[in-house]
Amino acid sequence: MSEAAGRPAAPAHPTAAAADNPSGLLASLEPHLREWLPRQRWFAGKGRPVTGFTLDSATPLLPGSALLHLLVRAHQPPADDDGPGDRYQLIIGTAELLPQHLAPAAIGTITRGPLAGRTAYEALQDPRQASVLLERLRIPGALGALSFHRGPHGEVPRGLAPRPLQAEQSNSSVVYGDRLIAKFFRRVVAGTNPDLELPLALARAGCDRVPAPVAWFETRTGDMAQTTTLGVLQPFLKGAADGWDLALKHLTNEQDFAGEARQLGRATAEVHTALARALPTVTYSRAQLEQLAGTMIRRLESTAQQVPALLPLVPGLRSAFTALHDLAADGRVRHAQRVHGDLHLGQCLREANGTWRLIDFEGEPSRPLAERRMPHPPHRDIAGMLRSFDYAARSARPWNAAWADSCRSAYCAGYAEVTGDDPRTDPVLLRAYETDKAVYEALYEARHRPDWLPVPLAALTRLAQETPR
Ligand SMILES: Nc1ncnc2c1ncn2[C@@H]1O[C@H](COP(=O)(O)OP(=O)(O)O)[C@@H](O)[C@H]1O
Ligand SMILES: O=P(O)(O)O[C@H]1O[C@H](CO)[C@@H](O[C@H]2O[C@H](CO)[C@@H](O)[C@H](O)[C@H]2O)[C@H](O)[C@H]1O
Repeated sequence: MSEAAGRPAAPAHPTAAAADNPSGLLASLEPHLREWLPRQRWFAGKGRPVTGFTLDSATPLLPGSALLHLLVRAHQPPADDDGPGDRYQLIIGTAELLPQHLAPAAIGTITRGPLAGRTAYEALQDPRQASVLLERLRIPGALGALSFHRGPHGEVPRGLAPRPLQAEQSNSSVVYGDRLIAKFFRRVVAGTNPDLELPLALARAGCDRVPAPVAWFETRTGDMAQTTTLGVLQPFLKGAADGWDLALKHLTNEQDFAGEARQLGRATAEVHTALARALPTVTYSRAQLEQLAGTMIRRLESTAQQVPALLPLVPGLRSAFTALHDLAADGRVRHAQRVHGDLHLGQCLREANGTWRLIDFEGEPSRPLAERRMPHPPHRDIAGMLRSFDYAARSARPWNAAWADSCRSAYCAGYAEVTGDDPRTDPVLLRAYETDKAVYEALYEARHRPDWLPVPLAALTRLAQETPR
């Protein structure tokens, strides 16, 4: 017998042992997760307690390291009584002694199993652990339930210093060396995320208004027969100003923003034109317009049940959608195409040279993926931006209606300069999309930022009083 064969095997890292027994691991984390998960901004099931979890997959991200990738389903009856519960991506580190600077990232101390005594924490907040993820994204290949991919655009240099973004987000992002930014989707739905699909299609079409994905990773576990996107790495636009911050700065200084709004209109139009070239478009039939109106009416009614302040506005708002339904008879041909789906000032970044770029093509995160991937008339995104100028103007004191009006009209004019098609020439369609967006915002704010609810409510009050043309 050789010396090596007789030597006892080195003990596996306790995290690796825990990954060998995933259910035991989840059971030991469960009490902490129940309390921690609902506190996260990206948690989608706000207002309903989490009663338990099911583990879909557990993957150690580095052999022998204390870094685990988990996909878990959170159960929240009664809403998901007959469903599987929302699925979340968690990237968890464990440490015997959590350093002071990571205290806010703590999830809880594990009390049983091979990790007993260690503290579980949110690993994206830990630069050492976030570096492991970059290294994984650098090298394509399979790892447990995960697979890592590289695209044809851009490089992934080694050893870039990670910095987690502290912004209030629907997902979680880490900036690497001010060169790349990785977004980790939190609520994971089966299928390709449009935030990978559309930027890849745009890059292939040669449109540089959107940062091209450099690498991404996916899974195919549990009931997710389809390839499911978990994260995307793209170039970081260093020094770029966020459109929302910039708009607020202009408002505070009583500065006109119409010039920027016009450029934003041009940028949106270029992206729409490229998307229409790169991906299939359809002609919206009369039946589809009627169906769209029906969907918007149902959304209004269900939102009013959840946001009672909307109830008195329902009849007026419904008129925007019945007008859309009746519009179907006007015989005008309307095209539908893939769109951004949740366009607002915060999704627009202005580089130092004045070029506007668009990010975050995920669509409205609470809508089902199949719905988010459906083609729409471009008016949908345009309406999103018009709402955003109104949001900015209403969050400034005093409310600056003239500022919003000049931005809204400059934006549409900029759009028309590129496409030759002014969105204002289809006012019923535009009003319906704007109303639908404001209804979505009312629910979003009620769930996530109740203090902001008056902003969409004020717009809905105005929209409810507008007479359909
Ligand atoms: N390519 C990028 N370059 C610079 N900053 C970016 C880039 N992508 C995202 N960001 C910053 O990260 C924030 C969150 O990104 P976003 O894609 O909107 O995430 P989420 O889906 O979580 O809302 C943005 O508001 C922006 O400030
Ligand atoms: O950027 P996300 O994908 O997380 O989008 C969600 O959050 C947005 C707020 O951060 C929300 O946007 C709403 O508020 C903005 C101001 O903060 C405003 O500019 C937008 O017009 C308004 O819709 C977005 O709706 C939501 O999906």
